[in-house]
Amino acid sequence: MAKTLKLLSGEVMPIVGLGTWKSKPGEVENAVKTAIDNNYKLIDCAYAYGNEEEVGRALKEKFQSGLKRQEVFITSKLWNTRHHKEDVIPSLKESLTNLNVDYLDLFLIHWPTAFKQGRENFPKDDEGNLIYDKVCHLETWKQMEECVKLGLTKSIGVSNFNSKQIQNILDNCSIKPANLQIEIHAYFGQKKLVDFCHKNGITVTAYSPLGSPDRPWAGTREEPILLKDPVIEKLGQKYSKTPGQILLKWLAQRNIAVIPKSVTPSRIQQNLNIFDFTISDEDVKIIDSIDKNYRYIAPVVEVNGKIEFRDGKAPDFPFYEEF
Ligand SMILES: NC(=O)C1=CN([C@@H]2O[C@H](COP(=O)(O)OP(=O)(O)OC[C@H]3O[C@@H](n4cnc5c(N)ncnc54)[C@H](OP(=O)(O)O)[C@@H]3O)[C@@H](O)[C@H]2O)C=CC1
Ligand SMILES: CC(=O)C(C)=O
Repeated sequence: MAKTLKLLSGEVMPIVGLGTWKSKPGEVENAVKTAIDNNYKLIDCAYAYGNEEEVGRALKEKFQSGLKRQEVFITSKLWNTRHHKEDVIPSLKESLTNLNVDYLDLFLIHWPTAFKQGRENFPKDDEGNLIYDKVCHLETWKQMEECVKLGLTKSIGVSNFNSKQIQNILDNCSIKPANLQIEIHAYFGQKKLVDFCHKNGITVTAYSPLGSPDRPWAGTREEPILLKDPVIEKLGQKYSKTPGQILLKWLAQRNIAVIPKSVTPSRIQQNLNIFDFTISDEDVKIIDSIDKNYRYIAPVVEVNGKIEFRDGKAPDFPFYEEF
């Protein structure tokens, strides 16, 4: 099985990387160092995670002790408050400073929805409601393209966009998106959106591939626990692998990159150790069959007894389309 994906930009992206959302400042530096020591070649970051500086400290130390910049693939993301054209390049430059590098490998628009412009990551009105904005995706994308032309990033892409939003960019761009980062795991296989991307030459990265058990709102309502699914546990025993490794391998075998987050050295090691076995076609089908079309990363609220997306009325909200 390939350990890398070829991007439309001509660049090569590792198929396994380290996620950094929720990794606390005191922990993320060690997590990144442990990952690099264990041969990770991809670190997934975002301005909004608030920990890029600590990731940058780990990278700086590793560069000083011999790691070459081209040996590590670094992704970061443009936050929702920075979609206006004048904000895109400065925002990328801010991430470069934080991360102690002079270019990114991949820069993604984090979400299709824009928030009110400014330094507040989650701008809210007096009643505590998020303040949205409407910025044309093509305005933002043009500046993403400028980032490539200026050598600030090798590749560009999007995250959390649906197929219609991606098609709009494809129809109006000079540089196509190289990657889509979305939630995908065995309870939320996203087959149609993955097929759409692959047909268009766009590589796909699965976020929350383990079901994001430490998502901030976990436990606020009853939700299925992916890592404890009996089918996955049983296959773990069959292949002498952990449930996490089965979940990651199932994705990688579909040519989908995975970015599991961990700050635990033993898990960081085990999450990369998925290249010495193959899940049989029969077992792949068994994993396919546990799909529940279940999203973990879209907090919901109950309105008049009905479950709705919390941000469902936001402009450009992506998740009402079929895919
Ligand atoms: N573009 C976007 O909008 C989004 C991007 N992302 C990106 O994707 C990354 C991964 O997604 P995330 O939501 O963090 O969730 P994951 O599915 O990666 O789950 C992370 C959790 O699983 C635990 N864990 C890690 N490895 C194992 C293992 N082998 N066995 C059991 N438990 C394990 C971690 O614990 P511990 O750390 O304690 O070891 C942590 O609690 C993010 O960190 C971020 O980089 C995520 C969400 C949205
Ligand atoms: C983790 C993340 O990237 C979110 C929720 O946007």
